[in-house]
Amino acid sequence: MAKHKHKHYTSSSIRITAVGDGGVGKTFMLVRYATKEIPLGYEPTVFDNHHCTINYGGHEYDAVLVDTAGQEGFEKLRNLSYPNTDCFLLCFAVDTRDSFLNLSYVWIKDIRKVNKTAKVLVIATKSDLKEESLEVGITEQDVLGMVKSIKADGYLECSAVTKEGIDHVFREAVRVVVEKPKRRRCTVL
Ligand SMILES: Nc1nc2c(ncn2[C@@H]2O[C@H](COP(=O)(O)OP(=O)(O)OP(=O)(O)O)[C@@H](O)[C@H]2O)c(=O)[nH]1
Repeated sequence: MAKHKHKHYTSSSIRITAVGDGGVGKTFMLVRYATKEIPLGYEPTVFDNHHCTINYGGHEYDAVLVDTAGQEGFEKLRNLSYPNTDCFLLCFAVDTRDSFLNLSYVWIKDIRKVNKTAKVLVIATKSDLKEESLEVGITEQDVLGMVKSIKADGYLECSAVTKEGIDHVFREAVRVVVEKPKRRRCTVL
């Protein structure tokens, strides 16, 4: 397989893995990016690994998009996906407070047990429902505080329904993997 060479990064493909509570929209986000279609019904299980190329900075990078199942009982399956991941997309839905809280309580710990070095982007999914995030008590200050406390490499919002922000999520995932950070600090995007 052709190798990418970009500044500080050389690899055969970039593995991007979505994690977060069941129902936050991980599968929808991945399917929307990979196929440009909005998936129809609720998909409780996982989307097959999807191989694609992502353009960043004038280079084409091979990437593998990996879905995980957020429900309890799928721990073993999730742990298989974690070790080779280059960038985790830690997803919460803007209309579900528990999914937001669980990024700190559950998901960052879950991935760091297995993978201490991968990049982490916090993704607020279902951004078309953003008005509801205030009703459920998730403020921008809360989100930025959490992003900092879990030492994430960035924060983005997207909607699989409107497609807003979807392409940006995957470009940023490549960027944080291939670009060497100038300083060791959290970047809020
Ligand atoms: N309004 C809105 N609803 C969405 C969006 N993305 C997903 N949904 C809804 O959320 C439901 C769950 O989405 P999934 O993508 O299956 O969630 P998941 O995180 O993969 O769930 P698990 O597979 O259980 O871990 C879908 O059936 C959609 O109805 C979005 O961007 N906006």
